[in-house]
Amino acid sequence: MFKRTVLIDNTGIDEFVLQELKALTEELIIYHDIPKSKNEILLRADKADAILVSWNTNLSSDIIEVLPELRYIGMCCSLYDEASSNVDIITAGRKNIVVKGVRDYGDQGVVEFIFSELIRLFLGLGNRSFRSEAVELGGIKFGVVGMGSVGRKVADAAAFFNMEVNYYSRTIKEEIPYKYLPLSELLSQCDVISLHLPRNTVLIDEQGFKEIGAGKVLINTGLGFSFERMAFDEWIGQEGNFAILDTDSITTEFRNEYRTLANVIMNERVSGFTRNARKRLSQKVIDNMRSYLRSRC
Ligand SMILES: NC(=O)C1=CN([C@@H]2O[C@H](COP(=O)(O)OP(=O)(O)OC[C@H]3O[C@@H](n4cnc5c(N)ncnc54)[C@H](OP(=O)(O)O)[C@@H]3O)[C@@H](O)[C@H]2O)C=CC1
Ligand SMILES: O=C(O)C(=O)CO
Repeated sequence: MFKRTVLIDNTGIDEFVLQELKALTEELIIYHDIPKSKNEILLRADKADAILVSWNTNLSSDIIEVLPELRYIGMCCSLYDEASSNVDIITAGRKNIVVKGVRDYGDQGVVEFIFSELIRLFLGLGNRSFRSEAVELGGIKFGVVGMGSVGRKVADAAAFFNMEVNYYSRTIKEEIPYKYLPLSELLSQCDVISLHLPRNTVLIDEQGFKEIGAGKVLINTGLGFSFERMAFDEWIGQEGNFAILDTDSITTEFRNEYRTLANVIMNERVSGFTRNARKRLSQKVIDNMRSYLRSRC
């Protein structure tokens, strides 16, 4: 059993598994907002042996170093690798703190967001239109960059709409029924390019935007941009280009800058963070805690 478990920010999981959580820990402290400073994180985490954290709060090395009781960090978000994590995995490992994350919980909302916006754009149903006349998605070339959990579901949805689906990923995947293209070919050939990469994976630079060219749609729903910001600014300024961006990819500063531009479509909330996703997330977070406690028996 844990001694003090702290839900350090808006993890989104509490109400679904409250009873189960209480059974795993002597004391449970729940916060619902994002701590504004390192000091606030430290105050909240005081004497915790277990911390649950969303993707919004950085548990950096200097924080982990000064929490002597800490032995478990449950990430209430994706954990891909050290480089893309908001928890310093290396410091945690050095201090024998176990870090567990979850996968495949928020994908469906992302798929629904992307296709609701794409359909509106292509059919010209809102205040913007991809072409001067309505066009169907069928036959349009769709490129997925990052064929992981979200990328696969987005690809399948595109195929459902009879789009011509291609993908680029770090590895070619035998089980994927879509055509693999090297990145530069995918960028130049596809009309719609959808980025589904881990946080901090920036693959599209100035040259990449040149390859994309004009009259295209770029989608980013991952954590942070998978493209270089300055190169994007120039590309989106060109006639006929559109971007569809989820909240978890943009900063407030970016939103303010692009608020009035009709060709930048921005979600007002994180698309994958639905009630259904929070339920799936809650179960996975609890399963991770249980498996950690079992392993220590
Ligand atoms: N907006 C939202 O609500 C949500 C957003 N997300 C975000 O979406 C993104 C994708 O999540 P998810 O699909 O679960 O992640 P996965 O880890 O399942 O997939 C990521 C994919 O990216 C590929 N990849 C990683 N690095 C590179 C690289 N350098 N070059 C090419 N391909 C690379 C990997 O390829 P390979 O398999 O070949 O190694 C992998 O297939 C993340 O940023 C995640 O945080 C997730 C859920 C909800
Ligand atoms: O958990 C994740 O990876 C997310 O991107 C949540 O939006």
